Amino acid sequence: MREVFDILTRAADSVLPGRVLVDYIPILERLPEFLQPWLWSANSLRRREDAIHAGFLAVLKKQIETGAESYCFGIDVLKLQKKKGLDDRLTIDILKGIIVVGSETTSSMMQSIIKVLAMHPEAQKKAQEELDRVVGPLRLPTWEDSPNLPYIRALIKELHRFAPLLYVGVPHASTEEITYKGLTIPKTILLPNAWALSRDPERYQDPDTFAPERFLGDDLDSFTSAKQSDYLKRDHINYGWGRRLCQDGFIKKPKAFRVSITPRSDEAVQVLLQSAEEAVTELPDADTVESFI
Ligand code: HEM
Repeated sequence: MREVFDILTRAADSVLPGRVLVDYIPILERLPEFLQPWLWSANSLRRREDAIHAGFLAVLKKQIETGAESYCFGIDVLKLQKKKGLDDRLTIDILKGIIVVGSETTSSMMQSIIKVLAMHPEAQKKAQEELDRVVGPLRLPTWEDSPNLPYIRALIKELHRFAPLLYVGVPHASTEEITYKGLTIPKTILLPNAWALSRDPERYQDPDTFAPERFLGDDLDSFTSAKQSDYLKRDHINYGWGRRLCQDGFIKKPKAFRVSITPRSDEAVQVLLQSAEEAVTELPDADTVESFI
């Protein structure tokens, strides 16, 4: 997994604005390959990635042959490969694409929720109360609980708005010059300012305040909301725009899963234990609660 995440971090870095010169000066792609360093690094990442995922796929195929497989989305993709006659390369691209776009994003948002809730204990308390009331301490929440968890749903929407994944979204490109509402957009690369849109006072009252309540009563699921053509009607813009919109909404929702958090050093453990001792809280004893996510 270390190798997967090393590749992923390097690949994600190239999405940041200004990192790959040829995205901004397309004529550079006419240079001989040996003068295009972005090509060397992209090719090297691709080779490393292909090797790893071909290995995963081989193990999965072997497990399927012997009936030892447990459920994973790779099985669905292999069925799709057979049905649609996809070659191995495209199959691997689909599998690795899902891992690349689905893992760093989700873990990053999970880190954000921990930070944001630590900064807003009143919101954490409300969320905890709702979970205790609706789900109770003896089981994990399921998707069927979702309609009965309006505060948690609102809190998730507000997290996406308040702490967007990227300050400047994934670059897009206009394929031709257009005029929209009197403004001319040339044929060029477009860098959406996710931070400004998330803090737009015309769309959100008091935008710098973390207020899950602003989304109470907004019952559109995230994917339906993301597909609204008028951005003012969307809950947030953290799933991107247009044809390259995040595809997470198409994917069958997973069961709730446990999260383990490993403090980075013994000193960090001591700081956590000390803060827990000093914390004044009315939350239930952690040992009696199966999981909080
Ligand atoms: C909270 C978690 C996530 C966030 C905030 C997020 C956000 C995004 C964003 C901003 C984009 C770029 C959209 C654009 O170009 O405008 C994207 C693309 C994408 N996401 Fe997600 N994502 C998340 C989780 C996932 C998961 C779990 C999956 C699948 C398992 C997924 C699948 C995809 C795919 C396939 C694309 C590429 C779409 C394309 O380029 O055609 N995402 N996501």
